[in-house]
Amino acid sequence: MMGVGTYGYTAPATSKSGGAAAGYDVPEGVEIRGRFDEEFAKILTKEALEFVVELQREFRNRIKYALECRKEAKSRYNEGAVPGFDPATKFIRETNWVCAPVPPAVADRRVEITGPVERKMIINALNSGAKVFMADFEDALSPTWENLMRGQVNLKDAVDGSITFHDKARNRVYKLNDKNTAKLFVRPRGWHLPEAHILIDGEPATGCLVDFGLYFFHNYAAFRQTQGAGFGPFFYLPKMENSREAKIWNCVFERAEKKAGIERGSIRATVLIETLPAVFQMDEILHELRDHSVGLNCGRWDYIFSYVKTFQGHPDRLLPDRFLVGMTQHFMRNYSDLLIRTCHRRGVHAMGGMAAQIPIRDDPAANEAALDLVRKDKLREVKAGHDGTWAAHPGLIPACMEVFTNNMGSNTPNQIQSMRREDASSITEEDLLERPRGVRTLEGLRLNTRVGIRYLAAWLTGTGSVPLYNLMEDAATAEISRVQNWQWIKYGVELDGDGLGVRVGNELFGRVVEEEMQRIEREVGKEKFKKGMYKEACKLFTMQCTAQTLDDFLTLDAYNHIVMHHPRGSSRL
Ligand SMILES: CC(=O)SCCNC(=O)CCNC(=O)[C@H](O)C(C)(C)COP(=O)(O)OP(=O)(O)OC[C@H]1O[C@@H](n2cnc3c(N)ncnc32)[C@H](O)[C@@H]1OP(=O)(O)O
Ligand SMILES: O=CC(=O)O
Ligand SMILES: [Mg+2]
Repeated sequence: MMGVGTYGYTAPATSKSGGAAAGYDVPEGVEIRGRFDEEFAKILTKEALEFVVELQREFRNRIKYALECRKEAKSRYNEGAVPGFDPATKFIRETNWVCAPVPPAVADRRVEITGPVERKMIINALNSGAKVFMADFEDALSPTWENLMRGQVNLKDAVDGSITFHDKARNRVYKLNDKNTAKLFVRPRGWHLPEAHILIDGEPATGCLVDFGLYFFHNYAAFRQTQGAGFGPFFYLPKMENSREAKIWNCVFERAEKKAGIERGSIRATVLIETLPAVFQMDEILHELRDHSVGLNCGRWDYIFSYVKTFQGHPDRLLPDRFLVGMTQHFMRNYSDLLIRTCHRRGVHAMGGMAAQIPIRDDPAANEAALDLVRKDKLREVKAGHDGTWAAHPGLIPACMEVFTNNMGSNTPNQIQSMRREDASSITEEDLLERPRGVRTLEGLRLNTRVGIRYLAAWLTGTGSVPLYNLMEDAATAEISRVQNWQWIKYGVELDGDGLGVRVGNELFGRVVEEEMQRIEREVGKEKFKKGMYKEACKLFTMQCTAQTLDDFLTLDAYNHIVMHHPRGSSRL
């Protein structure tokens, strides 16, 4: 058992010697470089940190190897290769096997709301009427020390039911409904992100092991009682590229279950298929996680980002304007269809993705048009066979729920048995790789630039999801803006959609940046512009768009700007 004081091994007597921060009681080899806070100390207990350390020590070499393999695959793609199905794992794709049965608590996932692990939003999301709430340490969160630690505090309070929030300005108190709250899934960061405020044996911890480890340690027992009906906790796993990465997660889960003394297969996870290489590994990923799986999800925004990233060395596969790359493009439709077929064949949920539209409060006609786009997207998903979908905002839940309920057949919590999609077995590698069609415009370049800079400015000040031009923007959507600009500049593409016949290059991009910064200043106002991080964001974004080689992630370089180390021995501010 763990989390209740009887956990595993005894820390060495010198346990304080490893930590620089006097306020946190840390195990040997651990140094906390983030601000001390009494609330955070309830999360960063010695026992919880010991669990994270165990995970880090056991899995760090495998994680490093998996990230090296990503680099090796990237070199191959840069030299002209394209991703495809792996002949070595044909038997996994072609034999009949199924994942462990879906836990009854999450059989019905028609609508899932997502959002950062922010206190008020957690309460609103759990009360929203959605079946599931995915609490996000990833695309929707800027991983500052404060956000991460407060997020852990918030989730602990949410799981034990005590979470409240007092909005002083509106004198409104938020608390959880007595019943019918959404089931909680937690999305840790991707494998690539370090946690620079926690050093283990002198190296930054792996971000996702910190997110997973702390959350699991503090919440597994209460969660299984109150939410999971004997199962759980539940997770979403982002940005994987290969089943070897899923295998690591499976081992992490087994390790956690063993330590906690809970049944193997208690923890369940839905993997986001949101990289191009991963679409060729869906069976393999489910197979690795077959005792811990509860489906796959179409992470459409990162998937588009990954298409550009994977084909960064392929000038014959450039993207059209961002808004033209939707789910009806051939490669996107086939990705969603194959995901449905794969999941249903293996007995688990095939989750749809996020429509970017959000409610538009001050314009009823525009609001109705946005809702209509969401409804159409959800209708396409449910008819294709998805078992549920994502909503970015509580205001979208009734519309999404109605579409799924009306089109899924009555008395059935999902379509796992009824929508086998055998027709999708004929989907080929070419179908999954087909270049998206459409034109490129100067307005497309401008919009990417404006959105990229505005998003990054928010991220640098601690906000990871923002409404911009009536759409939800997060790290995944911002990545599309960045890599698309990079691609267009790198290959000097012709803007063929507005009759200008101009080619994109550094000079044109420089002018666009200057003009869009002026526009941003007008839009947000001089004062906010001056106080905000727009200039820093502009510098970072411009550097990344014009770099000779494409950075793997926007947030890796940007992360250096939000790390706030607290000096050795003086962790109390
Ligand atoms: C590509 C991907 O990975 S998608 C998944 C990751 N992205 C996300 O999760 C984005 C989630 N959505 C959001 O963060 C927000 O909806 C935004 C930033 C897009 C818009 O936020 P806002 O402009 O603040 O929304 P708005 O002002 O309309 O909010 C109205 C109310 O709804 C709440 N709300 C809005 N979105 C959410 C949400 N996702 N979860 C819970 N509550 C929410 C607000 O807290 C607010 O509550 P209040 O009335 O009690 O004060
Ligand atoms: O995480 C979801 C995505 O679309 O990216
Ligand atoms: Mg994503």
